[in-house]
Amino acid sequence: MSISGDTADSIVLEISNVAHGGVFVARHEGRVVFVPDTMPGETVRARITDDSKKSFWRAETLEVLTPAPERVPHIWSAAAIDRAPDERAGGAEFGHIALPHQRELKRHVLVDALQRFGGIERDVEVEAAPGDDEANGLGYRSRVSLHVDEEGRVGPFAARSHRVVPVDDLPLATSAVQQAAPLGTPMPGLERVDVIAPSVGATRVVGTDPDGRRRAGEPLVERVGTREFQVAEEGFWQVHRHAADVLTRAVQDILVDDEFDPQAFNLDLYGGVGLFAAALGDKFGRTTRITTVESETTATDWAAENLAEWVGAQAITDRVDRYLQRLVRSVGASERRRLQAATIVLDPPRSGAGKNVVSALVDLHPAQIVYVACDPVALARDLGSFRDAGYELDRLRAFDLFPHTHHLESVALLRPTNR
Ligand SMILES: C[S@@+](CC[C@H](N)C(=O)[O-])C[C@H]1O[C@@H](n2cnc3c(N)ncnc32)[C@H](O)[C@@H]1O
Repeated sequence: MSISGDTADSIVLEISNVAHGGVFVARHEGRVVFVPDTMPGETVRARITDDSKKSFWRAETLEVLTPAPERVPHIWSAAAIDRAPDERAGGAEFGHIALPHQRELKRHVLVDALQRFGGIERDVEVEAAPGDDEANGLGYRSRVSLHVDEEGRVGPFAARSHRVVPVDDLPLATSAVQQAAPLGTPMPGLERVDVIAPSVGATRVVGTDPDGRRRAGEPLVERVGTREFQVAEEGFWQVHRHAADVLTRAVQDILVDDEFDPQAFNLDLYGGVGLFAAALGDKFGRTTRITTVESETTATDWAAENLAEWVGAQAITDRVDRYLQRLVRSVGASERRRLQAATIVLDPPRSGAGKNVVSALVDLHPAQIVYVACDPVALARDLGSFRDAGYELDRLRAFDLFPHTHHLESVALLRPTNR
């Protein structure tokens, strides 16, 4: 709500809640206002930055008048509240909140999303990745994308903008990424610089020009446990240095072993270079049959290599929705029985799987579905669609694989209600 202290160009707001996306909620004259750089329980002086919508406004925090007990000095001076709002670096929007409380806020966002978008009542603990508590959630990013402005200056974008902010450090990055990042070195002629420290081999610094051209690099090698994966330099790999390991074990542990049939038509959808196909293959043995489906040809090519030891593994380049619709239309009776016995893992991008994919999956009637999600709202919406079609949320875990940001990873097990 607005309280006394408003001036011509600023208002005083009491922050009541956290919203999805790294912003917080206040009310002003009955309207919702989304505000960054604060947290529930605080009173802040803020400036309205967007009043174009009827239902909500956006504001920026100018000053914290009453801090919450969980406020800490920001882990990144480049993003701290003492900088002008448009000079604050983006990418660490929870960095002013004590780490355990960040997880509590993420828990709240997930529980609330499940209830509002999925009609599901479920509590969940947000688990830390190994080593993060000891390091106060710093030094975990094995890859960072920096931007380059027209003057060649390299840095992150300012929060909610496409303006480069020069910075002296990258506290969320691993020490290898920090050492290699060309901070302070002009890079004229480039648009982006990716700094990647794979778990095997040297750190790479890869520039991309404004036409999207970059030099063709050797594939990266990433190790998960004792297994090595090859990944294209520009391809998808989990960001947190322990994320692939944490999610591999989460997928292996969440499914119901007795329901897993190695000979079934098992699927790893949105499979990248085959991380979760390998997780199932490692758990259930060399005879495991599994197909990965992925839209990027290069990723599929590496998936085929990475999964070569399983004779029953196949890597297909296709869009998941098209692939599933084809399966629904055209499989014969014996393949349909193998699909009904299948375990299906899906790990869609931020937008989620969507209604068409959910409905095709339900049509195939698999024994169990493991859903790995990086967006709580998309997950909740898809879980609601699954529930309406006869697949209930069974187990749910959540992981804090992006400390000091609002991001959250979840792993859910779905099982049919009428089996
Ligand atoms: C979140 S990543 C997961 C990759 C892999 N499971 C992993 O953990 O390494 C999502 C993957 O889905 C792919 N993708 C995005 N949209 C897709 C679609 N409609 N059909 C198939 N793959 C898609 C992306 O290229 C990306 O590799």
